[in-house]
Amino acid sequence: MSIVVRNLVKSFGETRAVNGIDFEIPGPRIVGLIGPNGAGKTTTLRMLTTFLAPTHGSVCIAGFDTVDRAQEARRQIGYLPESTAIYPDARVSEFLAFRAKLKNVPRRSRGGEIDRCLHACGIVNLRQRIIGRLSHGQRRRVALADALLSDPTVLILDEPTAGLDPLQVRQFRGLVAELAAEHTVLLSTHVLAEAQAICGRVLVMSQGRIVDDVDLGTGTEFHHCRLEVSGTAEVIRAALLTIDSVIAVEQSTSGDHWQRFELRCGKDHDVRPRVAEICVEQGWPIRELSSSLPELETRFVRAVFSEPRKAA
Ligand SMILES: Nc1ncnc2c1ncn2[C@@H]1O[C@H](COP(=O)(O)OP(=O)(O)OP(=O)(O)O)[C@@H](O)[C@H]1O
Repeated sequence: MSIVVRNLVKSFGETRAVNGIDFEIPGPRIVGLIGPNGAGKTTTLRMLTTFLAPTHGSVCIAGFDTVDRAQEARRQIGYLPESTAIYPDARVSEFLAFRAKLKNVPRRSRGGEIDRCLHACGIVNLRQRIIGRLSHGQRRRVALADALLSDPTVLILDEPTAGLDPLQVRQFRGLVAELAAEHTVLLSTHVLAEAQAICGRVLVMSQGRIVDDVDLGTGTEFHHCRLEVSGTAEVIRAALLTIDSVIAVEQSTSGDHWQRFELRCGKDHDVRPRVAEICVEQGWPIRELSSSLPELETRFVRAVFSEPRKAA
């Protein structure tokens, strides 16, 4: 088992940042931790990486308790914090050599290990560059190379793509997906599309608790479609349900005369042409008809907003 978390609690004075969470991650795959601001994601990751001691409960990383066997646990973890303070005046190679030494990579294998991590992160060409003169995206890759030193079992990435441009985001996601072949990756993100794109499973946090645990599998079990249309909700719903491959129709919001529907359809069935046909036949104006990623979004909104709000 790569990560086992049991009844984990962290209090800061009166604030219960993490309020009794449990989960297990058995082996290599990407698991996302999502939740609104202040949900407790960073605090959870900081406990997992041994930077914070739990108030109650326990974390085991690759079989090592993060309190009783903190050093061994730490060796199994590569951590990419949300903001990385890496030495701006150092060259990439100097920085990684320093970090490898701190991580007790034996002197004779240090060069090879640094090469491996530079290669894995696609930054062999940056080896002699001064860190302070790199772009934000390049610096994130250097920080990821640091996290990979000494080949940890578990990679913990806090908002790994924050501040990257769209191209860098794509490249970084690709890189993380490759790393997940051999590492257990737990990453926090605010971006649902990111979780949907690369995670096999997503833990939804709200107010210090895990309020949903979504197995996205291959993400291809269902096809989803979003429709915003004007007309009588019940009539539209009934018409949509007559389409063969439509499994479920959910009315997610309705404002003025516009009705919004999420359709869940059988795998490989794009129902948009048939939906458009029906709307045209019935004379229902369409404002949106798109292929969507609602499963996670709908579950996220439902899980987070069905939580009772704390009194202010
Ligand atoms: N060192 C600290 N001292 C006091 N309160 C803290 C501390 N660290 C976090 N908190 C509080 O714990 C709660 C959870 O914070 P945390 O940073 O874990 O949330 P988050 O989900 O990572 O949020 P964000 O998405 O905004 O980064 C917040 O209410 C925060 O104010």
